[in-house]
Amino acid sequence: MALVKLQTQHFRNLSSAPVSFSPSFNLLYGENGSGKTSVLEAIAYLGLGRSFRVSRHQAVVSHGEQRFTVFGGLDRGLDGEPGRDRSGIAHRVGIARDVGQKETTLRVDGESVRSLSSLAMHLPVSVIDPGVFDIVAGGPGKRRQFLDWAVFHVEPSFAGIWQQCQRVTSQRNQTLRNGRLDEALLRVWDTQYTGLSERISEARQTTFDRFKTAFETLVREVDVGWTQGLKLEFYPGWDTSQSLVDILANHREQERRMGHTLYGPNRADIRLKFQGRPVSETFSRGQQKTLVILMKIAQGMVLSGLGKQVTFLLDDINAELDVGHRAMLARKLQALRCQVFITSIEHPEPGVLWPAGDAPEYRMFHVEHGKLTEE
Ligand SMILES: Nc1ncnc2c1ncn2[C@@H]1O[C@H](COP(=O)(O)OP(=O)(O)OP(=O)(O)O)[C@@H](O)[C@H]1O
Repeated sequence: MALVKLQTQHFRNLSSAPVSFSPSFNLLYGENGSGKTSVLEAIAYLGLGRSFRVSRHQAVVSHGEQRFTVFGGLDRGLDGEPGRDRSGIAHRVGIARDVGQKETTLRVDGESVRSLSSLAMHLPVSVIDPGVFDIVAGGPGKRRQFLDWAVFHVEPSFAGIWQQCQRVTSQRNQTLRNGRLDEALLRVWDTQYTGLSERISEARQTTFDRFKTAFETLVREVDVGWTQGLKLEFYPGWDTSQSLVDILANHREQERRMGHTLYGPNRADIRLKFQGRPVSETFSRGQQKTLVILMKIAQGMVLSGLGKQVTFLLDDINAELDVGHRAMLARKLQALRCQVFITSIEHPEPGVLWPAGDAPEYRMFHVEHGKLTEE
């Protein structure tokens, strides 16, 4: 499904006028501070339940307001094609946040829903912005987030298991921090914790395998040369040659001293190595960026293989990627029939991204003082 209608209220500097988008490409341009990123952030709220730029909801509510809302209209998706009408709205989704009351309201097709996953499953949103390169350059947390996004869209029940595991981990940590260790209680938490950890790990491994296959196919197609010797490996967060129960039992003292759980899904990672060494140490910045872009496309391939359309938000990538990489990205996303939003300061030149006569359907918008005008 693609986001074909957007309306916001009290969201940063955005005007509350409804806007219609293309289910294919949308090119947004405007001066610094005009509101381009704010549009993408509003879309991110529908697909991720949060901004990709700031962690506090407070930061996106228009100055002087208490509550923002974002409504979206989704079309019928790729199944609606070919020949069938894609213009109609199949689902209506909405999110509102009252920052005074600290209350979030979620709606799908007019009904209130409680869990964010019920909203997010309708619109898989993938962000490529200057911060995305931390997937390779940063710590394991960024890579877990990257993998879990795909796991959730492959297997939506993952969100519930993950939340349960977070709760049990926190209770287990409290027990570890208690002055006198309650071994019997800890064993109860261990049983629950290891069961959930194994389920999380299986789901991650299944999605990772799909991702790796897609990545290898992509790398053969684009033939960037330096990918020979590149190895992607899923690390579940513990040494699987031993059972997690045994590992926990053998590291009681260490975990008690640290006061928290040291083995399990919160330590998982996608290990990226080139000739046996971490790519963050060996690849140039340019190579790291290309790698991240290829990983993002491969994720799109996984979802599109399951008949799901991904909405890609490309914020300010002109500064990060050269023309060749931008064109490669645009052509691959076109081939996957993703929905794409691209922001830029300069007036976009579609001829730079696509060869003459090969451009996808696109709509172009000028953003000024939070208002979008279609050209
Ligand atoms: N909570 C808020 N309420 C109202 N306006 C805000 C709020 N937060 C930020 N703004 C303003 O919204 C405007 C749009 O910001 P945004 O980041 O979307 O611009 P942009 O077009 O992406 O700019 P750039 O090209 O510099 O990245 C800015 O002028 C900013 O100061």
